[in-house]
Amino acid sequence: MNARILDLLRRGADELGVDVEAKLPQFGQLLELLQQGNARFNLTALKSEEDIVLKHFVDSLSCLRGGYFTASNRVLDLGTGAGFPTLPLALVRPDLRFTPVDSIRKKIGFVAETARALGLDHVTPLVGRAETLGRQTEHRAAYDRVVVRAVAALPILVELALPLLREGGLLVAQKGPIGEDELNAGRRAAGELGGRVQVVDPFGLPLSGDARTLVVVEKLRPTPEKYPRREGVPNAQPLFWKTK
Ligand SMILES: C[S@@+](CC[C@H](N)C(=O)[O-])C[C@H]1O[C@@H](n2cnc3c(N)ncnc32)[C@H](O)[C@@H]1O
Repeated sequence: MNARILDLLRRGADELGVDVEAKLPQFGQLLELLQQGNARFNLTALKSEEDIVLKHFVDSLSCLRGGYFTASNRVLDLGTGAGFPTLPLALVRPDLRFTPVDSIRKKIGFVAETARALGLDHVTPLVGRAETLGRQTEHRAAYDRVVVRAVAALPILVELALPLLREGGLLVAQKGPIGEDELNAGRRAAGELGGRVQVVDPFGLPLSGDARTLVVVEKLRPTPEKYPRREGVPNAQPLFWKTK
């Protein structure tokens, strides 16, 4: 990573109150591994160093806004893709235990290789669909936090995530700007699944100012047995949400 890109990462993280200083070499290594991964197979649409640092690394670190993660939390990253937000979060939060999940084996293969190369022993990648994991005793109600970035509309996320959370656990969803309709559907879905939307926190990403919203949903009661519905149904027929 050249000095200008390093400085972007440092300033972006600084604005979020996250100290990356000791981890700069590992962030540099992560950047190289992503670029190599992109050359092998199309892992992420972002190719320039500046875009990767601002729109993947700093953007992922923004999930720490508000301080919703506490030491030793088991954190499931739903739809991690090439490892976001897990990999940047795991670099700065060795006190958390991460399970990045994706239905695409190739992506999880990359996340596992990268976590190994970076020495991130507290990251345990898993191939699977959230609908299926949410019905397995090993995973249902097993996590303290579900974190998610850029996967689906809020009512879909709520159906996929709440079954995986223990009571008192939190879904921390990092989204772009969110409209009233989506938010209302998300609130109703949360009620149906045993939770409640506790926080809606709009903010601008450091340096770029891009609009983001952190939505936090708390699980208050056990999720009814009928949820999540079978694979693909939460997306095809989102709860309380009319797709066009
Ligand atoms: C747009 S990508 C976002 C990846 C990453 N979170 C990021 O911010 O760069 C969405 C990812 O979610 C995965 N995904 C979508 N629905 C899923 C589900 N029900 N279970 C597991 N993975 C899912 C897809 O395979 C895809 O890799």
